[in-house]
Amino acid sequence: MAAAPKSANRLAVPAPEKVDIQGASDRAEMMVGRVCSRGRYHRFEERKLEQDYEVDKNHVLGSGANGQVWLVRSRHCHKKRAFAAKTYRLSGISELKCKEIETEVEILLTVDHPNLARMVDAYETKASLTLVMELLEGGELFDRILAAGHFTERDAAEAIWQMLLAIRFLAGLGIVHRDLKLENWLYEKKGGQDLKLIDFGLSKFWRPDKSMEMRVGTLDYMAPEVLHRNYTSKCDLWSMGVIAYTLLVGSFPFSGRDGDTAMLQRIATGRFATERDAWRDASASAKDFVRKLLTVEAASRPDADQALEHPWIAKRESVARSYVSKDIVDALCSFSEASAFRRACLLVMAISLSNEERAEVHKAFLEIDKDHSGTITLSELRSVLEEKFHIEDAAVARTFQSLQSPLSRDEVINYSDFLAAMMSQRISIHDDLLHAAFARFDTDNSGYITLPKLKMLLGDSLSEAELKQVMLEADKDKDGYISMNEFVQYLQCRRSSERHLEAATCAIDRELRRPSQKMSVRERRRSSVIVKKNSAKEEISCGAALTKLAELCKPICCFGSCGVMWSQLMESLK
Ligand SMILES: Nc1ncnc2c1ncn2[C@@H]1O[C@H](COP(=O)(O)OP(=O)(O)OP(=O)(O)O)[C@@H](O)[C@H]1O
Repeated sequence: MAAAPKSANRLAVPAPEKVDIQGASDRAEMMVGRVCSRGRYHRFEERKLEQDYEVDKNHVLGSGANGQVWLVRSRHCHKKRAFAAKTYRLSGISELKCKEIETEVEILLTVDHPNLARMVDAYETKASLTLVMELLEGGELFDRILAAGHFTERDAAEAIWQMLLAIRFLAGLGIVHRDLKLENWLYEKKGGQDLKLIDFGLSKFWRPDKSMEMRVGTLDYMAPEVLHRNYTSKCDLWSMGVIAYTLLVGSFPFSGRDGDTAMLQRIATGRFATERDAWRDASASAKDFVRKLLTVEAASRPDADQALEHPWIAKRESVARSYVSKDIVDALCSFSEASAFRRACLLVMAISLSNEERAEVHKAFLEIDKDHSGTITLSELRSVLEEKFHIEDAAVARTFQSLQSPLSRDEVINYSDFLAAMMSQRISIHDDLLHAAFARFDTDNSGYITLPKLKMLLGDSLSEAELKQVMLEADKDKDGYISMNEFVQYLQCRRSSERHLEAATCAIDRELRRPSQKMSVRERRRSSVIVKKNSAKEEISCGAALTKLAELCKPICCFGSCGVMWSQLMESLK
């Protein structure tokens, strides 16, 4: 690839505005709920970075205009899982810089998509703000293209598809990135293909009725209308055109040896280099895609939806297999049977999932999300569960309802909610996840969860009475505090009780179904109330099923949560 100076020509936001990081996290909370917002945002030294992470100052992952990005290791994981941390100095900086940071925090707290880097924690002190991000170990797209020369069309289309999914999701939230470039797309794993977008420092919440004027971004990727200071979110699609060209050809479309002024003129008129061999060799469909994105007239340029529908992307060669398997569907359905507290805990745990754990299921999420909005609607869920797995509409609706975030403004399932559901069955809950979840509830790091702490995180999803009930059940020694052990026990017991309950339901279903093939409806009805056993054939009747149920229910009853259910069941069977 013809080398272009990395991050050269980057312009910063110029105008000062009032700063309010607290406001940013409050606004994010309105979008994603308390669990996902307060569970990650720690203010004013109540909780310090050093309490949760070991900072490895010898391990610099990269650097940018804001300084270096370090490797840090979680103190809550046995394996000391690694993350990336970037620190902003807050004291003595301009209001303008603060505004940039504030927007970045708000966006990072709000976004939730497989192709966007995830913020795991943020620590605000009077002097600094540190963002802890998932570690993306595969390096920059920039370095990969530099090493490869250029990509095959298939690889380029696959990479562009992932990027467009992220941009489509951002556009749905009214976010324009304004600095899409090869250096801001990182691979999750070395040698892997999954890409994520980082660095929202120049991003903005944008209203379609108000065009933007600040000339920001990086020159090689900058749309003509940005140069003219009158632009919309379509500027991101121009940058995607530059990226697509660069992946296919191995050099930038507008750069040359004749300097920036000549390059700016070429950008303004949309004259990109077409004499390079790799461009000549590209397919007609790939060229059409790039040309459409590099349309000077922004109104005629496709948006992210339209770009995703372009045949070069929509019909790209990809392995035609379905990722939505029976166990994914089972996990989704059983999530609705878990208690509200358990669901909230799973959501908190979802924040700490590793990339490998997410990778298990993220393709299934993207597959259900047919319109590529980055969220799942009821009709999308219905079309998979009803059509492919013949699950009743009422069960689909119940599942959908249980998956929706309590404060979600739109009737959709977010990526984290989906991940939380996967943890009920598909992703195993290990000690590290339990420890990380406990640490998020234990906001002041005292080693205990109290009612006010529960309220702070769950106050919008559980009532006061429900929270008190959680305390009552989890706080075994009744000292008013839930210790780490009690928390783990409570969740593990719940887990096993739910499993037993499910197994019990299945057993009784099975047994009740068996005689139904031979008996009349009347007899069948009777069989459900008369306990009998055909010893000769060892055929288990409903009575045996009840005995089995009693066995299976034993572990539940010992937590006291099943007493009513069991006695009600016995009563109804008398
Ligand atoms: N999550 C991450 N995992 C691994 N490396 C990362 C991560 N985030 C950032 N980096 C590395 O650190 C570099 C700088 O990060 P980033 O772009 O976020 O910082 P910045 O100071 O805001 O940069 P810029 O100059 O683009 O504004 C990246 O180019 C990348 O190499």
